[in-house]
Amino acid sequence: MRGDTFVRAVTDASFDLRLGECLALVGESGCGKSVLASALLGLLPGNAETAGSAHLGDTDLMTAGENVLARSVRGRRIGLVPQSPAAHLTPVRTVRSQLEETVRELTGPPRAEVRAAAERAAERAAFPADHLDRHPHELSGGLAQRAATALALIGDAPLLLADEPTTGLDRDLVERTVDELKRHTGDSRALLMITHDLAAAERIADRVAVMYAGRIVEIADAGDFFGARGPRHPYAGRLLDALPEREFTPIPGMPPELTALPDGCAFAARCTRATERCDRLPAFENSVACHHTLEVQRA
Ligand SMILES: Nc1ncnc2c1ncn2[C@@H]1O[C@H](COP(=O)(O)OP(=O)(O)OP(=O)(O)O)[C@@H](O)[C@H]1O
Ligand code: NI
Repeated sequence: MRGDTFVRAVTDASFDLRLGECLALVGESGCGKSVLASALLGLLPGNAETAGSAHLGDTDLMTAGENVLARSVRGRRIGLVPQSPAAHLTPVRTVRSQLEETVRELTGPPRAEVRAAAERAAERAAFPADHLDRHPHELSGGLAQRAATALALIGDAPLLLADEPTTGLDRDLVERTVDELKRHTGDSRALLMITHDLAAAERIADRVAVMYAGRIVEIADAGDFFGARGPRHPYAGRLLDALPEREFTPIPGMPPELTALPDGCAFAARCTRATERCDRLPAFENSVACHHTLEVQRA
């Protein structure tokens, strides 16, 4: 997508998401998580190419026109917590006025109720009431994050797409924020949470999707993934082992450049289980793409 170089940022990603469900999408920086989110929202740069389908109810997001996406999808049917909230807030207007405008646009309540609805959204995202009259540049990263979360909650969209919603937050606020996202999801909405924070994923996710070098390599039930059964893809296993509260062993090596992906398994070069079979790309079968999945540790 950049200049003359073709970057295969996301390949063959396939997953579903049910109402009432939270799917956490995890993986190292640069693996394609945000590109996937942008593709769903029609927010990729103009020179990007996409193929495939993404059904939200009876709308195919991949073929829907920009007017449909702008008018009825973004904000209304998909609420977005963007990865760089500061860039999405309007610099010249206070947080209150942006919240109120979004309330008016998306929910159209009687004029007298707009202010209270904006304050309620702020409160749900733990955005302090005494900062509502500030401008974005007067906010810390964590506060801008919370303002963006408040904006995303307003439309009551059936799908919430949260791209790193806890960046810059202390642990207790991380927990409060993800708990609120989960509560908001309830039985009638779905949440796709992109995160580096596996502890936050463990806290609220029903399922986990692990991405590596542009591909989803494993989708697992969160209880299995974080519990006794453990991940099945060696990369996912190493991600968990890298956590401070587990082995704290970093994954050696670096992910491959997306402009120079190998023909076979992209993780093979870093994988202790790799054999010559890994020169062939493993198919995504039974929710995992690996020729040598980790043994199930529990009978
Ligand atoms: N506009 C763009 N033009 C060219 N390449 C891009 C563009 N946007 C993203 N990429 C490339 O696509 C790849 C995936 O990027 P993406 O932002 O989706 O990663 P990510 O998994 O969200 O990482 P992070 O965890 O750091 O947010 C990266 O290699 C990036 O360089
Ligand atoms: Ni990202």
